[in-house]
Amino acid sequence: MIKEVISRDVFDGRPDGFLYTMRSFGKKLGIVFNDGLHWNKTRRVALKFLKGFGYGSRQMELHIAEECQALVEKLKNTHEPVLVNSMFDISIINIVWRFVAGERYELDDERLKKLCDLITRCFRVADMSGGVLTSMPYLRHVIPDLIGYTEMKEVHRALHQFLREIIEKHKETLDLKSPRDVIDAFLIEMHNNIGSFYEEDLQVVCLDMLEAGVETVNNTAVFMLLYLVRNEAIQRRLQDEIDEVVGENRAPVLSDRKRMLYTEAVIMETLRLASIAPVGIPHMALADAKLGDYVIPKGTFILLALHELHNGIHWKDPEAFQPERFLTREGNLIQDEWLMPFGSGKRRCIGEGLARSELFMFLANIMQKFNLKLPPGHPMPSIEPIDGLTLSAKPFKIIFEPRCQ
Ligand code: HEM
Repeated sequence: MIKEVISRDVFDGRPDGFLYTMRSFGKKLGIVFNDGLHWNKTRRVALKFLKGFGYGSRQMELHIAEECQALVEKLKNTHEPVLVNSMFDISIINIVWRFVAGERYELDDERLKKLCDLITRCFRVADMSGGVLTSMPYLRHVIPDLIGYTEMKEVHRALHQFLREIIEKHKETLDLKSPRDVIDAFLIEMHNNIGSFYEEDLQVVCLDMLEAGVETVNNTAVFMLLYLVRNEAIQRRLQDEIDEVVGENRAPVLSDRKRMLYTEAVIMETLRLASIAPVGIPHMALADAKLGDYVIPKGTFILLALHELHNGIHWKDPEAFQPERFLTREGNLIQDEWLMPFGSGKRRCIGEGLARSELFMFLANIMQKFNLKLPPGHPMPSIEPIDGLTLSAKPFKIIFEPRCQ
């Protein structure tokens, strides 16, 4: 049924409840929570511009590699246990933001850190069903703090302020003949083709890239560290593969992936077990439609049970972290159709390629240089997630012990 929902146009809508539209000026704008012709056009044009600036190409790999190097350097110079839960946030923003806004921030940039904390908070106070704010939006006038309204409003006020400043800076220095990034490209499109997009559209596309692109990859990467710190044998096997394919004298590159199938299997197993988008992003029926034996009335929200799909009856010992389940006896990768962490069909995640590349490069670079250890006396961190728009790991610390190769 999940496959049927994501492959039929009639289920390609997105809900327009209060929670989903309060981040976009009360309207359906941008990519994630938009639908119909406007969604189609925004998604298509945003992807065209992203690709125009190197998204999905060698340029993207260079940005990822640069961020990995900065992260590894930072870890080398850190001699205490590291609280890892938002460890990748700024590196991930930097990678996306090179395309969108042409900017890079230092890994200890205070404003960016605050912004990332805001995004994390906003992902914790709500869930994808839309919560009370969508079913009873009037309660925001009665108990705004209790139902997360105050927090959501504050977070989005700060995020929009940040984006407005960036867009204003772009407008001041715009050269219509030579766009520098996606924001420039949208501004030029708006100038040449009046009415095609408005500044609100651009602001929500930028917000989509920040919100959909950062928490998702960060939380998955953090779960990956969590599973590895709990399992030294898997760390050793990863390091054996890295040592054999990459060695110690150069950094891993994306083209190593095809010879590092155990590393790929660790990433797939992380995506399965963590399932950080437990119900995907809600779809909505655009007309009355039949689904199996059910009649789904127009306007019904549909949540995809991805966590259940990834952790249910199909899998042997689903609660165990076993990368081997994705490898044949000969060591080749098994593509299992029950694993679809990025969705599929017309609404599939636009960041899948980027996310998979980031996860590979973070993992390979970190494991090439460090052993992951728990600080003495610290209990084994729990794999039990914190609920929210995406699932995240409970706070835990790791010692990144430099490897003697
Ligand atoms: C591990 C990381 C990620 C996971 C697990 C993930 C998962 C998903 C899922 C399940 C969907 C919904 C598919 C559907 O509605 O059927 C989605 C949509 C989306 N994702 Fe991701 N995502 C990740 C990373 C990213 C990144 C890095 C970006 C951007 C740079 C991104 C941008 C988007 C956007 C814009 C959509 C909305 C697409 C649409 O509605 O047309 N995601 N993602």
